[in-house]
Amino acid sequence: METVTIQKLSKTYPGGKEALKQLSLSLNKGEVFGFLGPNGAGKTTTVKLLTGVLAPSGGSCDIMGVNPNTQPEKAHLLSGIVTEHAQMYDNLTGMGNLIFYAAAFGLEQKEGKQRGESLLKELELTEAKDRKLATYSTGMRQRLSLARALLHRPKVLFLDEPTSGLDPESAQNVNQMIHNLASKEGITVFLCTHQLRYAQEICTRYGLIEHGSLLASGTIDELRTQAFPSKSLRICASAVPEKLNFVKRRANEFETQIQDKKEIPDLVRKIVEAGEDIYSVNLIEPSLEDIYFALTAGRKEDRAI
Ligand SMILES: Nc1ncnc2c1ncn2[C@@H]1O[C@H](COP(=O)(O)OP(=O)(O)OP(=O)(O)O)[C@@H](O)[C@H]1O
Repeated sequence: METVTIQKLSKTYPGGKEALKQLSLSLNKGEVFGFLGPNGAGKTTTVKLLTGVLAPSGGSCDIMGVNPNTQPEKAHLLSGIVTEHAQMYDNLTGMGNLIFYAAAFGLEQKEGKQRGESLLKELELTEAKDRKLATYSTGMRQRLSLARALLHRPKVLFLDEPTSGLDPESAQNVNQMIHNLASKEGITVFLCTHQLRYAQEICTRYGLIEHGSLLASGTIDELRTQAFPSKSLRICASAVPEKLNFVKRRANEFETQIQDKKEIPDLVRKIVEAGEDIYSVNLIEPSLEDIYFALTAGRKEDRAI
């Protein structure tokens, strides 16, 4: 089921900057969609259009059939948002902030308090709940902001660099929570990030954006095939017959390029039949970071032609 639909969405800011050029995308229920791109690519602009903060210059978008531009209140009830610099009330406690925002979302006081307590626990903020926000670290603020975004049980969660101020342990904790929200509760997550390693841990699909246009989208395997049509196979063995065209990397380590993993058994058989011993066989999978740089570099070469 589609929860977010974007069709030929464009945004030109006053002054003429074309931040988004005919972007088309759709997200399904329970997906964690990683929206990746360099600074200024148009990620935040997309989130602002999807949350009704900005009006599009062309095209359209909707959250479960609701247009955030024409029905912002309805769209806000369906979505939660965490931005890099979340603004909340420094003079209120963590819990006080959540109670305030719960009321703003229309939750009754008792329900808001209960929901706040349980989110604070999940985000490991219970001990700090009665402290004023002014005393919170960046990471604690970021986690409280996530709790605020989840108060009204949104169907779609927009996260703009949610782990940017977090130490590795807190980032892991937030990532685990995002993963659970999507896989167990069916929330659709639209995650804008530069942190490709974290993205690879939790995203189920990706979109790569540059200069306001979508370069590529798909699962990591689809993007891998697009960026690297052949794969590197590394075999550690006593030796490899010359006719198999492996390149020797170091003592007992040989590498070749294959198109498909189905080629592996035949290669292994031929090495064994030649009387050699095999110690290990590894298909080298490029990481999301490798894929990202390969696709963005490919794009730069296209432009240079
Ligand atoms: N209010 C504005 N007026 C004019 N230009 C803007 C405005 N907001 C953003 N831009 C420009 O639009 C482009 C896209 O910006 P956007 O903030 O969407 O990028 P981003 O991908 O989120 O970048 P980052 O990763 O740095 O947050 C940039 O060139 C930016 O300078």
